[in-house]
Amino acid sequence: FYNVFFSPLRKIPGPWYASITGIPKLYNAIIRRKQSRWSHDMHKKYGQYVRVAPDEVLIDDVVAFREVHRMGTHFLKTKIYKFLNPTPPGQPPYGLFQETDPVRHSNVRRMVSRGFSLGYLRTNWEGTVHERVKAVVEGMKKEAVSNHGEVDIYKWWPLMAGDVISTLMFGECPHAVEQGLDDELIAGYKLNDAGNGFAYSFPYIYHILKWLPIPSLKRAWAGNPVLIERGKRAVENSREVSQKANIFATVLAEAERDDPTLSDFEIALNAGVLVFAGTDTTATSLTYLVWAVLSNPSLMQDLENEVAQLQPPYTDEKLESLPVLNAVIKETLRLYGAAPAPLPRYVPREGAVLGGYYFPAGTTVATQAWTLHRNPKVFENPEVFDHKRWLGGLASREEVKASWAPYGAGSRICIGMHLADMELRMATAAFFREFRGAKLAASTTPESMEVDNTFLIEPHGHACRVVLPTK
Ligand code: HEM
Repeated sequence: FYNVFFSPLRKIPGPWYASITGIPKLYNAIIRRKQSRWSHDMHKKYGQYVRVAPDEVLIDDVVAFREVHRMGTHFLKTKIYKFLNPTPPGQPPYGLFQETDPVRHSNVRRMVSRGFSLGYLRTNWEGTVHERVKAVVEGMKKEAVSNHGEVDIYKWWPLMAGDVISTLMFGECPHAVEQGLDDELIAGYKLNDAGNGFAYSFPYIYHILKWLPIPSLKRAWAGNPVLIERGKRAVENSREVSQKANIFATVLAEAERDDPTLSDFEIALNAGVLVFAGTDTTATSLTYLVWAVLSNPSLMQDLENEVAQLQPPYTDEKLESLPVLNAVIKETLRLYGAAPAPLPRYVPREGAVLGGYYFPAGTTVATQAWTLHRNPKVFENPEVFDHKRWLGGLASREEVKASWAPYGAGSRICIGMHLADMELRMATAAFFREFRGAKLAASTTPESMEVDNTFLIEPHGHACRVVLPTK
């Protein structure tokens, strides 16, 4: 009754049901897996501010976006993040991505970010990225020879990205490129996601069911013990000064001078969380990049010519100077950044005024990169993949900088963005050097590549087959 007639949010446009229920929003996000597209359509229909649930508003306003996501913001991640943790539903400690408390978050972030600066990555891990990119190209080549040239790049890129981030986290490479993914770990992720997602969506039912002695339910709500167990290798290798030293060795060495430090459990937990955050993200954007380039023959030729000029061994720094390569990456992140969905935040205790509307404390507000990146006033013909838009001075225009958010923004911006960029540069260069004249397979169509998403995007057809030259 309050939500329909008295809430200050009643003044915000939106579908008629929004003051009563958020079920249509959940249906479009979770069942139809069209979260970003649906939210974007809501903006087209109702404007920059749209109420989509009794206590939730979508925002397409760059001023509000910058306010909500600035450094030191009081708009904190909502509790849904805690349910994406590999511990039992809602149970601390939380990983870097999931922590909602700003003080605890910034303590861990300060330590871990030492391992993710571009300079540090280039000095210590560029060789690993090079080597894994080489391995994945070899793997694709071999499969192409035995399969009439056809390979599924959507299957291959996660193997590479998973090997890279696991090596950084654990100090050891799992060699997924050579051996395939760790099925036990994937099953662990899925069960944890399903169990915690259910607990979040139906808390009352969860609090009753969790007391029942049903082994399958107990397993679903046990967090992700496989991941925590694997994470222990990260703890062991963080004590190593030898070849097996990982990013946490740096973090801990530095942390000894500061206080506080990371507990063993937090290292194991964060190692797992970062592997999870750093695998499908980079891999999916890379998949869309290759698809977009192969869909455009003249772009493909320009890119192939540019990377063919490279003299091996070339560095990541050298790749950063290639205009077409970097324009293609920018355009991919604009349209196919892996995490373009609404990022939910709570309005702080003091309430807030955004876009002239008053928001009471506790309202969920969410901005999404999908919509910020498709603003026709900032990006002409926004739905068209046109790398040339980046070849002039577009990236330095103020309105572009303000709307640019493939990696989020402010204090919760992606910690792995330099690593992701490096992998995108190296993998793209290697692919288009090795596989000149690659084509899309007949099964790869605009329909099969249509973007589905709840949080991370994926192609509707769960595959992206290409035909590689085999001579
Ligand atoms: C193209 C690749 C990637 C994209 C598009 C991407 C995107 C994002 C976005 C949008 C966020 C903000 C989420 C939010 O505010 O709710 C984020 C956070 C995060 N990302 Fe990435 N990411 C990518 C690659 C990676 C990699 C390689 C790693 C591994 C290190 C990583 C680790 C994280 C972590 C740990 C956070 C949480 C940071 C914090 O809250 O302090 N991501 N990412």
